Amino acid sequence: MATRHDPVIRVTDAGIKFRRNKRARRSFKDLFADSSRRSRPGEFWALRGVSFDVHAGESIGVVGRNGQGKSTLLKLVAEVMLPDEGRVAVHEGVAPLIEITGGFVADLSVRDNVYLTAGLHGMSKAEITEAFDEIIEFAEIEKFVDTPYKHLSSGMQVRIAFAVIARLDEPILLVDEVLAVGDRAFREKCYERIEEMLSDGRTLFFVSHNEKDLRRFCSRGLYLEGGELVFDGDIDEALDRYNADIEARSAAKARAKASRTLSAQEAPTTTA
Ligand SMILES: Nc1ncnc2c1ncn2[C@@H]1O[C@H](COP(=O)(O)OP(=O)(O)OP(=O)(O)O)[C@@H](O)[C@H]1O
Repeated sequence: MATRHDPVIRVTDAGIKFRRNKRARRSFKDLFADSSRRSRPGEFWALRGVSFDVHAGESIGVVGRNGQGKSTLLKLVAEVMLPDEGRVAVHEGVAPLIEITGGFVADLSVRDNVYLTAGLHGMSKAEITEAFDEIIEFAEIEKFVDTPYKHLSSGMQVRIAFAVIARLDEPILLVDEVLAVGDRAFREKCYERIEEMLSDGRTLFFVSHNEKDLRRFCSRGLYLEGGELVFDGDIDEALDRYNADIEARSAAKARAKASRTLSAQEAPTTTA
């Protein structure tokens, strides 16, 4: 039986691979074939050997350069992707603020989309009706309730998507960089809502390149590099490590550039 000391998320030696040349959609045949048959040219591991536990109420920032596997890790936790290796066990419901607008149907009105998305996340019709006005008010799109979703601006699309997901009662909250498109005032409103949810004891996964935001919400940091979890600990230490690595990389690049320039200058000139 689970106790309150058991992790709400346990990721064990998880790996996921993609194909560089094609949108990776794995067929049933792929899923059941052994891994040697599954290896195709152009495939690479976006995440590999990743293990960690998360306990209820932890707030975790996921840190790393572009393309190092942060969003993929959130998709594994949201269980919208399955690992090719290892295991991802999520014992509580998840409210995913990742690619939030993806689940909305372009031709349906805002109203229908609210019912559809909240319904898919387990809210009953009566609950949605009760929350509906507050959702629209939070998103500040009262005049667009019957407008097809596709006719909203991208900022408005994110507003309504956030407003719906933030109403869900799920204990685990995943936030990717979706809020970056919103204007500053709305972003601050979303952040205040996230703080409220955290003070309710929810568990947070937060992906951002903004250090201030990471330090504001998170106490623990997972630092990903080349699809590997290279550091798991205090958020300040994770950010220090990340910044030190970035500085070391740019210093190495500058040295390589200087030595190329020097060898070009030293190369003997040939005459025809
Ligand atoms: N569906 C997919 N098919 C193929 N490759 C993918 C897919 N999703 C992600 N990738 C690749 O996997 C790697 C990790 O991507 P991911 O989006 O997780 O990185 P990230 O750390 O979130 O980057 P960013 O900071 O730029 O958002 C990248 O090389 C990316 O191109």
